[in-house]
Amino acid sequence: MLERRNPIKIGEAVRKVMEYRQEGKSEYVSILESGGRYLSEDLRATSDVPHFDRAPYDGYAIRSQDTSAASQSTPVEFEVVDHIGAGMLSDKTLGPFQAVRIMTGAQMPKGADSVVMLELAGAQEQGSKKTMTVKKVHKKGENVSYKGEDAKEGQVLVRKGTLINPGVQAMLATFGYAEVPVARKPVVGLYATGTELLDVGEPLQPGKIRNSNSYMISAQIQRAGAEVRYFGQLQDDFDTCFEAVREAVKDVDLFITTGGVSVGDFDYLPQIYEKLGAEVLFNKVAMRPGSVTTVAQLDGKLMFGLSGNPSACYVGFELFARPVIRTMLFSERPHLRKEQARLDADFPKANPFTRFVRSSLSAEAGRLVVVPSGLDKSNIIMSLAGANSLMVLPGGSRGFERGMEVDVLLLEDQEGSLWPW
Ligand SMILES: Nc1nc2c(c(=O)[nH]1)N[C@H]1C(S)=C(S)[C@@H](COP(=O)(O)OP(=O)(O)OC[C@H]3O[C@@H](n4cnc5c(N)ncnc54)[C@H](O)[C@@H]3O)O[C@H]1N2
Ligand code: MOO
Ligand SMILES: [Mg+2]
Repeated sequence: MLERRNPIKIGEAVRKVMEYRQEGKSEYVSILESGGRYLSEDLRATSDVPHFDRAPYDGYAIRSQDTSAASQSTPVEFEVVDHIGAGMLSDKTLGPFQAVRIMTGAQMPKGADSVVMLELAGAQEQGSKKTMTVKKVHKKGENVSYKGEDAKEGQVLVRKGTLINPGVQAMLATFGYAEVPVARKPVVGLYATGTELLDVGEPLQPGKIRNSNSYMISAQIQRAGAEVRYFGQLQDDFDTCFEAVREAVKDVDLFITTGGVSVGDFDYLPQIYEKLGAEVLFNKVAMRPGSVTTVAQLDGKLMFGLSGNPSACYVGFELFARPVIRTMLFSERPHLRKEQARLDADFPKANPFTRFVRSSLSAEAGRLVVVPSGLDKSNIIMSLAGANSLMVLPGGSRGFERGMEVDVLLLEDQEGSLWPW
């Protein structure tokens, strides 16, 4: 007899999955390889930056008090007692009306508290005696880049779970992190199921289609920050699928299949979970697309049975697998970031289930505006390419109209949400 499935609420489904989330593990990689990885520890300043007072301009280091009488008509003369560039130190301590010619980045000499820019100093040379004149009052601290002005030792600068971008790399180098603590990438196993599937290099045949989900989910896994272990595609044959899944699941942190989770005669995932002794957390969610999304756990390891329908598969991954991956990457906000936007098209199709519409979100005159990125059916592929967000349209008997405020989940954002529902 055909099994009846009871749809559960989306929030409830996410909560059940997150009960089996695993903690992230840390590893060290060289700074050169750390770009695009996630920090596994808070990044603290290991020193003040800069760690000495320095000149921010090419000029002359002076004692500001010596310029108190300076003006256009009464230039003040200084004796130039030393000359240093960045990386050089002066052993002089400035006395009254003494200056050190100093270049950008060089440490301020003792006694100096201000820098006169080269353009504002008149330089003279008489034999071995060098002097310069100043026609403007300089305040204490004027043109000095102070110790600790950029960062103070011990300060937390970037939280764990942050994506390492070029700016974070600059920080890491500044603080001496030749080796960087990053989250180990969770390994996500992937099988596609379906006798109809051709691989990407194969010519079309009657009744068969190219396997697009494997490449789509692989890219989603990588976008989420994890590593894919792609096992290939399987024919809809119970024994073959069972053996393949049983073996594959052992070697990975999370396991994903696409296809074969519904109630069809060749949908074998439900029986595979049963024979493996896996606990099915849910097999129907009150959402469209992706209502057949099934998640099971085997000895605490999550198995995601994503739909074969491309858009359903895509949405199922983003809602349920992504937050588990992001948690393992030390994120405290592992869910898709939620924002509000103005709907810029009519969406008359009503549905009892909450709908996640693949959408294109943009900013117009300082406001977020969202439109569907193509046809909205779960077997549609073309709407996926232009989707940078999922519009969340709550279930009900009425459609939605242009101008309404709607929630959107951002697909390409790093900030995330604590909880999107
Ligand atoms: N009687 C019912 N039929 C269906 C129900 C239902 O509740 N009762 N649910 C429908 C919904 S909703 C969805 S979604 C699909 C889910 O099907 P499965 O997850 O079991 O997936 P398959 O049957 O294997 O394939 C569905 C569809 O997707 C194509 N597909 C599969 N794999 C790939 C791939 N790797 N790349 C591209 N396309 C793929 C496949 O050819 C089918 O067209 O079930 C409905 N039916
Ligand atoms: O899982 Mo199906 O895509 O709900 O439409
Ligand atoms: Mg099916």
